[in-house]
Order: sequence, then C-alpha cells, then structure tokens
Amino acid sequence: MEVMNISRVTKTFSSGRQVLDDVSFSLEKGHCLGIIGESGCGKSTLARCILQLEKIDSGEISLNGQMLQNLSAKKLKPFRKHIQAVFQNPSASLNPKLKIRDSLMDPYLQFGNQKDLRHFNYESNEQYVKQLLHAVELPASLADRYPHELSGGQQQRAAICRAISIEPDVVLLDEPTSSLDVLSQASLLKLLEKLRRQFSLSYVFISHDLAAVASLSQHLLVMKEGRIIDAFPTEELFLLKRHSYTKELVSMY
Ligand SMILES: Nc1ncnc2c1ncn2[C@@H]1O[C@H](COP(=O)(O)OP(=O)(O)OP(=O)(O)O)[C@@H](O)[C@H]1O
Repeated sequence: MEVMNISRVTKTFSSGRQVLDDVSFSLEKGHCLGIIGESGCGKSTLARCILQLEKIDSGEISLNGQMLQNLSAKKLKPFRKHIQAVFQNPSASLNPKLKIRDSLMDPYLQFGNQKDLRHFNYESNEQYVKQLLHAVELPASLADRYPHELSGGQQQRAAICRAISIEPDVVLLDEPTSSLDVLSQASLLKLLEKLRRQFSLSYVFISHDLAAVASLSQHLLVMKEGRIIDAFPTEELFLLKRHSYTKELVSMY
C-alpha cells in the first residue's frame, strides 16, 4: 500500500537556483526508501518540501492520497502529525530547556489522540514516557535529564523516540547517523530497523552515506544536481546496468 507519493516536484530558490528538478517517487507502507547523493544535491531541500517547510514550484506531494502542497496552514495542521522528522543534529528536535520527558510528551500534547495509537497506549504521562523510552532502548531514568546530560547517541535515540511517539505514517530521516561515531551509528541503524519492523513504520532515509542507507532500505534512489538519476531495489545496487554515477558512489565504499 502506498503511503506517500511525490510527483514531478520542482523547486527553485529566490536566487534563481533550481534545486529540485522533476523529482518523483512513492513510498510503500512499512518500507524504507533510501535517497543517496553527495552534499549539495538537494536532499535536505527535498525533505523540507515534503515537510511543507518549503513551498514547491510545481508537482504534487500526497500523503495517504491527500494532496498537501496547496493546503492552507490551517488545513495542513491535521496532516503535520503524520510526517515526523529526525535530523542530523538531535538539538533540532530536543529543546535544551526541557527535560527528556517533556520533549517526549510534547507531540502527544500537541497532536496526540489515544485512538490514533496502535502500539503505544496512553494512560498517564509517566507510563507513556516509560513505554517510549523502552522502545528505543533507553533507561527510564533518562526521562528526568536534560539533553546535554545525554551522550550524542542517546540524544539521537531520544529524538527518534519523539518522532515515533504519536505513530506517524512517515518518518523522514535526514542524515540521522552523520553526527555519531561509527559504533553509535551501527547501533542506531539497528534500532531504526527494529522500530520499522516492530511498529510498521515507513521511512524516507536521506544521506550521503551509501552503506548506511543501503543497510536499511528496500529501495534506493540516487540524486544528482536535484534530479533522481537512478532508482532500483537495494539488492540490485551492484548490478552492471547501474548508472555510471551510482557505480562511482559504490566504488567509493
Ligand atoms: N534557502 C536557500 N536559498 C538558496 N539556496 C539554497 C537554500 N537552501 C539550500 N540552497 C542551495 O540548494 C542546494 C541544495 O542544498 P541542500 O541543503 O538541499 O543539499 P543537500 O544535498 O542536503 O546537502 P548536504 O548533504 O550538504 O546538507 C545547495 O546548493 C544550497 O546552497
């Protein structure tokens, strides 16, 4: 079942620079779609367009069949909760002035509804936060700490925890492992894979790190200068018929 569809999206900044050129793809429920490309190819702009933080010039972005790109801020609000994001820097998701428990409660207090929760259940703040931390393999005692009292890996786990707390339809992962050391990266990728399976999550995983993206994704897109130049199931990454640029990326690993 298709959960999100991006069709012929273009984006030009006011500087006149076209950053996205005719980008199309769809995301199946419960799958991870990887988007690989080098720095500056437009990956983060694409993420911001999907999150409706940037307005696109043309094309369509739909979530569960609902077009998002022309909705007013008011009409968009109910859909915002269905797409959550995790960025490279966990401080983009965790308010430094809030204890972890308050950051984790925030999405539920803003948008949450007990009826929307299929895997977590809300009976009290205490019990809900405990379940959330358990899901991302963090000790319950971290709830009372501030972000700066956590390691980088723990902070990113808390950011992921916040993103999945209201069970969104799509989780956008924009370089989620890039700020971490190699061991923390590996354990975070393992956690993301466990969460996808456990909660039937649908991911768009954007990164310049081919190995990380390939380890999690069922399908890969290769982006260059704002365009998708190659698209294929992950098991076909090493085939001879791949685009020469994809082969170049592969040869770097
Ligand atoms: N607000 C903006 N105004 C003008 N140009 C922008 C703006 N945001 C991004 N760009 C330009 O668009 C291009 C794509 O940027 P983007 O951040 O989407 O790339 P990226 O692939 O995510 O790169 P990185 O991996 O380094 O973050 C870059 O050349 C960037 O300078």
